[in-house]
Amino acid sequence: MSHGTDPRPMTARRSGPLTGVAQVPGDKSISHRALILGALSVGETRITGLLEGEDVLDTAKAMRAFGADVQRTGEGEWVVHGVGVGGFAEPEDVIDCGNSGTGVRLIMGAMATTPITATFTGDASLSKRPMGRVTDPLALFGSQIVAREGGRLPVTITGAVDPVPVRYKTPVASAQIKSAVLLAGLNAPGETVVIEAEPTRDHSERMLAGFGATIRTEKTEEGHVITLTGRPELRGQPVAVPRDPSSAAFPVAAALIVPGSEIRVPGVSRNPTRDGLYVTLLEMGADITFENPREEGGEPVADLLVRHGPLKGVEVPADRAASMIDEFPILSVIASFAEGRTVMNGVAELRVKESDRIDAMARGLEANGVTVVETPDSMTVHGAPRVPGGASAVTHLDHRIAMSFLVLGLATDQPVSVDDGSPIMTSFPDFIPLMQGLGADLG
Ligand SMILES: O=C(O)C1=C[C@@H](OP(=O)(O)O)[C@@H](O)[C@H](O)C1
Ligand SMILES: C=C(OP(=O)(O)O)C(=O)O
Repeated sequence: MSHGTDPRPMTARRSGPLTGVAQVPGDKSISHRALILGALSVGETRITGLLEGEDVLDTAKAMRAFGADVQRTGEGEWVVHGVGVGGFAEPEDVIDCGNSGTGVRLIMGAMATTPITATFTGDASLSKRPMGRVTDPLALFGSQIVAREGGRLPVTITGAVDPVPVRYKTPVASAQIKSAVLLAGLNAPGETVVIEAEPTRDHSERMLAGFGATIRTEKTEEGHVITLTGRPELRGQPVAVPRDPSSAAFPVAAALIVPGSEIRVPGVSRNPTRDGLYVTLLEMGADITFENPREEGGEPVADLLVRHGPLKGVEVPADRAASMIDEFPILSVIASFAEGRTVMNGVAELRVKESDRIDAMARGLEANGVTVVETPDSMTVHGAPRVPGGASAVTHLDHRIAMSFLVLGLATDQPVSVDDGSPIMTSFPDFIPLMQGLGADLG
């Protein structure tokens, strides 16, 4: 789905203490993968807690276009009857993945070793993002790819007739590249190997194993080596999607910066490959307790209790970046209220997300009275007890930029606006009512 044609300006104002329970939505990464693996399986995949944001709904639509039966049976409850590995049908129309990098890159991988042709497109944001990082390794399987200059969308892929397995070392830390190669490897005979220097989110590996694939991860001197045996029969599974730590970050941040706040955020995934923000916040002195740790749907989860309190700036090491890659915009907001400077290292990947997130955060924070210093791959925020606010931020079709500046405005002296809040629907459709329910003055 596309945004930008009907922008929705929004404003956040300084709020009283936030209190209550924030039931954040299902994990976006796991939701995409549940639909895609359900579609590549035989039998029934019953999903509960699916994120019904636009990114994931676009993936559901795409899975139908490739021949899977995908039905919504209740709130967050979906049933998929798949076509099996190698069973994708050729879609009759262009596949529009809207704003979703995960959707388009994983689906390209999932079809690249089946002899059908599909054309992928997306909105103005997605059409600027690099796809060569995925289409280059997919070509190694024997698929044929035509893209716009710079490897941009629209991209047309004709899947390999006789796919060969691939051994691929990812040039940047990216779970999307890793997952695209693994999904392509499903329909290649023999072992497909992905090597990553730094571990990235491991939802694909966990879920592939859960659906019956043979997959192993070893730590060697080359890095994390993931080996998948091709041509498994994937069998449909029940999938209970845990709540998204990347979405939880927004109410958590709001509670940390609005004086007097105390909130609970139940059932949030604590997968160590997604945990970097929470590790960082504890280092900053944040008052967060992880209660009732348990396992749900193959993922570690806990209930978060978050209280406002003093925070101090920290240096975030580059090797933590992958485990919190989507949380740097909101960390930069939290850092604006911390004592001293917060340095975020190794974050060049932020420049190729839904927007150039370093640039978007630096410009918007500066406009609201925060000092930010950027380099090509780092961002430093100078915190202060009071942040003036009073300006509008440009969101560039980026949900995380929109939500970050709306959280900022809950604790600034003057209101903070965003030019367009509509992209929030891609990942956190209930963001505004959920935040209002905690006592936040925004909308
Ligand atoms: O695999 C995934 O589900 C995701 C991987 C990350 O992207 P990269 O692989 O580009 O780092 C992340 O930014 C995105 O929101 C979700
Ligand atoms: C980068 C993100 O998503 P995607 O790459 O799927 O568009 C995100 O949700 O922050």
